[in-house]
Amino acid sequence: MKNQPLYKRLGFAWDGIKISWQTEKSFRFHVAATSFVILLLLVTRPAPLWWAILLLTCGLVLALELVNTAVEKLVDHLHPDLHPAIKITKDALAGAVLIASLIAVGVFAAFMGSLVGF
Ligand SMILES: Nc1ncnc2c1ncn2[C@@H]1O[C@H](COP(=O)(O)OP(=O)(O)OP(=O)(O)O)[C@@H](O)[C@H]1O
Repeated sequence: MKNQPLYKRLGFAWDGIKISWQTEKSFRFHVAATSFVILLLLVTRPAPLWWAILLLTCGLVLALELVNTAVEKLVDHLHPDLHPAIKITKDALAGAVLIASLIAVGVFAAFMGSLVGF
């Protein structure tokens, strides 16, 4: 399965995004939030730096959601029973998504502030 053509690797990546969308409510929420931010960027047309910062922060949240899905699926498959190490793994992943989300909310608040001249 190594060194597949680019179009196949893109298909695998798309499959990963699709499975997260289908199984993770939190991922769907963050996709909706990102879509809203992109819409707002298109409407308000701010300086390019705002596009970069907002897209980077939203992208970070979505990427961490995908990592979260990947590790959760793997550990649940390898060890379906309860285990303290799995608790730490899942809680740490949830913490990573939470930190990235809080940063995204902070950046969004700063952007809204800049729109009203704050
Ligand atoms: N196998 C396990 N062993 C120990 N604790 C677990 C295990 N599975 C889940 N937990 C605990 O329950 C919490 C919720 O687990 P769950 O698998 O529902 O993930 P989640 O955080 O709801 O993820 P998501 O909402 O992203 O699907 C985890 O954060 C962890 O504290």
